[in-house]
Amino acid sequence: MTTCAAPIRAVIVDLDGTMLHTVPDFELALNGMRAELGLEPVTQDIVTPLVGKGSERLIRDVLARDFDAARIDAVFAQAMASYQRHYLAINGSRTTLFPDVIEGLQALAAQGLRLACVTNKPIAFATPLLAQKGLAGYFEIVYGGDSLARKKPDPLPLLQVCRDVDLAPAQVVAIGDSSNDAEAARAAGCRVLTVPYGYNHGKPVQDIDSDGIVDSILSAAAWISSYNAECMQTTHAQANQLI
Ligand SMILES: O=C(O)COP(=O)(O)O
Ligand SMILES: [Mg+2]
Repeated sequence: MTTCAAPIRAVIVDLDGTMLHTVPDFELALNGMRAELGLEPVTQDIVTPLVGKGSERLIRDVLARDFDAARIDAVFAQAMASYQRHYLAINGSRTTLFPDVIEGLQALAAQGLRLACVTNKPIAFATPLLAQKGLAGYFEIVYGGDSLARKKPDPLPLLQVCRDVDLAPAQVVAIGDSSNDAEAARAAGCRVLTVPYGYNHGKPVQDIDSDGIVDSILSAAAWISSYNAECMQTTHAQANQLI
């Protein structure tokens, strides 16, 4: 357990690869776009490591399998419009919840923690998806990849949440599946926990600079509970030394 800096009071939860297994939706929407461009479909194995850095990057990466940079620039606007149309049409239809997500969010809320969702997914995709999967009610704040001037791994969205809830970054923990989430959290000065079942750009989660790997959001809730209990003990011990 990481030494306590300050009790955790708020949690920022990532969406794709952390709460929801969205790769099947990405596959469907990207292949709809590729078909319109006359390209062969790609498989989920190809799509999975490309998820997590927002739509622009995803489209460029998936087109880079067939097109050079100049060709990608030439078709980009058409590709993006096509992808968005396909994604909005199928959003959530093949997406599933990872185990213990609802139980984990309930456990976090039961600890009195304030909850925000920060995703690189465009907000027009994220909002209906959270509602459709029964997750929207848990979050008082939701930021998508296009909600603010910069997205993860930039710390800006996490720092904005800290300001929104009026807490210091050390009182906030981010839970995510990728180095993108951890880099943003470290740069913001937040704690960070990593779930091992997500996407992480095809790299091992053990390589992520994180305060801990937790099996699920429910395990993250247990981690925060012990962290805060240890924090209370340290504060009491320090207070007793002063007496
Ligand atoms: O890149 C995306 O579309 C989503 O990524 P995230 O929810 O893991 O931030
Ligand atoms: Mg993610």
